[in-house]
Amino acid sequence: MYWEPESPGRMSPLEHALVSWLPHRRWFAGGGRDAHRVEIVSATELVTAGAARGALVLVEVSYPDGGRELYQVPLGHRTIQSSDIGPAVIANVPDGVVYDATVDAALMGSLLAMIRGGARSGDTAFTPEPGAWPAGAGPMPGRPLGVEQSNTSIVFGDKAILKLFRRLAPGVNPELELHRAITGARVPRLLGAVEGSLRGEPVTLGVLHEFAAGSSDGWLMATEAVRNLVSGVDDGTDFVADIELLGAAVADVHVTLADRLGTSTMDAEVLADVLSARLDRAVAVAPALARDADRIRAVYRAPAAAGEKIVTQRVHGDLHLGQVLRASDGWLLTDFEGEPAGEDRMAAHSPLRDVAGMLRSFDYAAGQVGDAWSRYQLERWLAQVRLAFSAGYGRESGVDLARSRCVLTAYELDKAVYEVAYETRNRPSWAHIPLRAVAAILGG
Ligand SMILES: Nc1ncnc2c1ncn2[C@@H]1O[C@H](COP(=O)(O)OP(=O)(O)O)[C@@H](O)[C@H]1O
Ligand SMILES: O=P(O)(O)O[C@H]1O[C@H](CO)[C@@H](O[C@H]2O[C@H](CO)[C@@H](O)[C@H](O)[C@H]2O)[C@H](O)[C@H]1O
Repeated sequence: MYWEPESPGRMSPLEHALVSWLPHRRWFAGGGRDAHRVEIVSATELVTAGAARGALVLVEVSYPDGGRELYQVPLGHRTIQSSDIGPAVIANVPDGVVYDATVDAALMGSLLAMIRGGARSGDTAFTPEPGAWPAGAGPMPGRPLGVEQSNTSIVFGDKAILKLFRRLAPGVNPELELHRAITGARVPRLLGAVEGSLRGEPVTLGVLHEFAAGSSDGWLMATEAVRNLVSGVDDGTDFVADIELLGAAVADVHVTLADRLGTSTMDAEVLADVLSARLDRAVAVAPALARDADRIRAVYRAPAAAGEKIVTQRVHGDLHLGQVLRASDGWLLTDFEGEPAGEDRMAAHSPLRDVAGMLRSFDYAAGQVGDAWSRYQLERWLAQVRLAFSAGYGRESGVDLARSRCVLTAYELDKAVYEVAYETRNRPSWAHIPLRAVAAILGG
């Protein structure tokens, strides 16, 4: 088949086609660089579905500056092109087309069946979680979720959602590792996984979760609450009550992570160094931060100066309102991969890092609105939201966030600095939101 790896050397026509196709994908990281070479390094065949053949294909992308990245590109092949795969076609080949298989409902159904059945193909294991799938459940076609994502998620009926990781890093993805550890906490139930191996190292290709049907995502809820507040539709108190429950859900996940994976301590000097190194990376992307760098570092050093001991554990690492779902029976936390760039993804941190992420997210939701009267109203609302979140967090964990002000502020500032770099790279017209937060923290 066209996706079989060949000995490295000249690129095949399919590899050439991937060089042009990859940079236009939302999930392609690349850092603004164009791929100059693509090499197919492995291909795991899927069970054939109807007229199509498919495979989970791993490719190595090389850049002119010598950088390399690994990606997963599930591919399908059909002899006849049909309308459902039109925009997903990657290459015309002598006997048909090769396309992005994530749009192929039947091939995705066959991938699900392989997970449910515990299939194995070469080095790739398709693993159901024990007890997750009753025997005899019928076939289920899958459709892409269709939202802007760093990865690609496929939904099966209203039952399951499979996240296929796009950019791959060696090792077990924290999304899988942490979900396996915290079954029962406020996270969607884990139903299975696809795990491969690459050059002798494990690599997680996909995770399958229970689909939270009818849930809404926290970002949509918060931005709607902000709109309703400023247009006078309501006073925002219902949302504030919901945020108390969100605080409790985040605390529940933290307590479970600490119970199951343990805690440790970190010297506050080390925290200052870790955050300063992140600042250096952010300044390289967003030079506007440079003029405040000394004052920012002073905030990072404040916990050490105050003699704080920092308790660390595994945390979410990139918690924001877009990562939480309000389901009928409460909030669920999703996407435990950490920050997209993968910086210190595996490191333990204070759980205050996640708290800070969420507090920053409330500020982002309020930051959508600009005029002076609305800002006044929103500042008051933000104070209530922060208080409600802290109350819920404290109720569930016993941690009084008011006593951790100094460390929490350092993490909030770190998150705002990260966001300035993130927005500069991805959405420059949003950069004013975190820049205003940096100024407010430094001035406050
Ligand atoms: N278990 C689930 N049930 C319903 N929707 C989900 C579930 N898990 C994730 N989602 C939705 O899928 C989308 C992408 O998920 P996410 O884990 O953030 O992917 P990515 O890593 O690509 O950013 C989000 O909009 C999220 O709300
Ligand atoms: O969801 P991802 O893991 O891809 O997270 C990245 O993208 C987020 C934006 O989608 C970014 O979040 C920032 O913008 C959000 C609003 O769109 C806001 O709620 C967050 O508070 C803010 O940090 C996240 O930082 C980035 O890692």
